[in-house]
Amino acid sequence: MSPHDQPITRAAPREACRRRFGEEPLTEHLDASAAPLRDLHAFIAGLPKAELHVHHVGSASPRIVSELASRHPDSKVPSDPEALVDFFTFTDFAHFIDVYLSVVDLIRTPEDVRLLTYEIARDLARQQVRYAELTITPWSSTRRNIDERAFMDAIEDARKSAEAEFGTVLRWCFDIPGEAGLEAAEETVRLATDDRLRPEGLVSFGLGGPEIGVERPQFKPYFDRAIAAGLRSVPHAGETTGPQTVWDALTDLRAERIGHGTSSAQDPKLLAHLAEHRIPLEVCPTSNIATRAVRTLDEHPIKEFVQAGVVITVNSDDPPMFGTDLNNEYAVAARLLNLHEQGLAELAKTAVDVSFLDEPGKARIRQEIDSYTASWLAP
Ligand SMILES: O=C(O)c1cccc(C(=O)CC[C@H]2O[C@@H](n3cnc4c(=O)[nH]cnc43)[C@H](O)[C@@H]2O)c1
Ligand SMILES: [Zn+2]
Repeated sequence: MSPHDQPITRAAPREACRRRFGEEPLTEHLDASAAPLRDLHAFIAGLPKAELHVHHVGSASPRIVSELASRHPDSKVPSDPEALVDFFTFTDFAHFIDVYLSVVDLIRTPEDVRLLTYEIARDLARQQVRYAELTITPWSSTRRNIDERAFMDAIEDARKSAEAEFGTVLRWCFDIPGEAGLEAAEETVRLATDDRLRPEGLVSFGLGGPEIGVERPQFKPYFDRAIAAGLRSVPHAGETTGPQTVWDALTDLRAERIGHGTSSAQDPKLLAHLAEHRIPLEVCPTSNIATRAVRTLDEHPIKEFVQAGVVITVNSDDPPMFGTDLNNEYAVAARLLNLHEQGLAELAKTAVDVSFLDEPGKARIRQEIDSYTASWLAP
């Protein structure tokens, strides 16, 4: 039975947090002096969670990528999951984008879109993710001749099926691939605001791709239109460029949350501003290491963020590509921030609090987190 066929249970088994492609449980990130490794690991695996910064194509599991690569042998993406491990090893951010786009090229039909989206929801549910805001780049698919109506129907069908079958609530963030410029911006905001196309699950509007040479202010008119249509602003900023990109995202794009914001640690005034105005950073520790945005986990500024009073969430970004998943990112946070069960539960509740889910949905997940934690800690 493949891991994808196994039933999804709410009482998460002492499931290991698989690292890259089914390797043994990852325990290098847990502090042996705290709760026993196995217990904290198991606590995380069963903890109800929300993920706010995770990409659609970037979440294609090795099985899906392998399946799609075998359907499209003209692709340079290997169909052998083991060969994928090397293929998903990057020298820098630009290399990551190249690899990312080779996977984008594998998504060629509405059925590919639906299958990918549904399987991502299954993977999230297996980690007890109750809610996720999945970042999708529709321009990348429509420019590859996937019909826009069929694209929207495919993601919405997967979203409704996943909620009914896995209990995982998905919402969409549509993002502009910044490097593709204003033509992509125009198409993205059209797809996001045209009432005949806009999917029911769409809640936010983002900006991704390389930041170097892609100034945020040029996208202000498009974010203004998206915000006017009721969408929330969540651009990437400060991932591979300095704190000015974060300032620009705040002032020109009216960001309510910042994707990564890693370089904010270089600017004490920016940290103070983020803390004062409670603007969360969507922190993706392993992503920053994999793309070489940060050299080592111990050098990651996540601790500085917390010490400055900045609200943070922890996320996986492009999990299979970075050899991680959300459980592992929680294990990383536990080690770097010295968190135990209560601290991890608070981290999970913060993600729920700053999400764009409705209040009844937030209350339900908060209650689940509290009940789970209380029963875990009961003598
Ligand atoms: O689709 C195309 O043909 C295309 C042409 C030119 C440029 C692009 C992009 O830049 C797509 C980038 C795409 O990557 C997504 N992504 C995933 N993880 C990250 C991340 O950590 N930082 C930034 N971007 C990321 C994002 O959704 C972008 O839209 C595409
Ligand atoms: Zn991202």
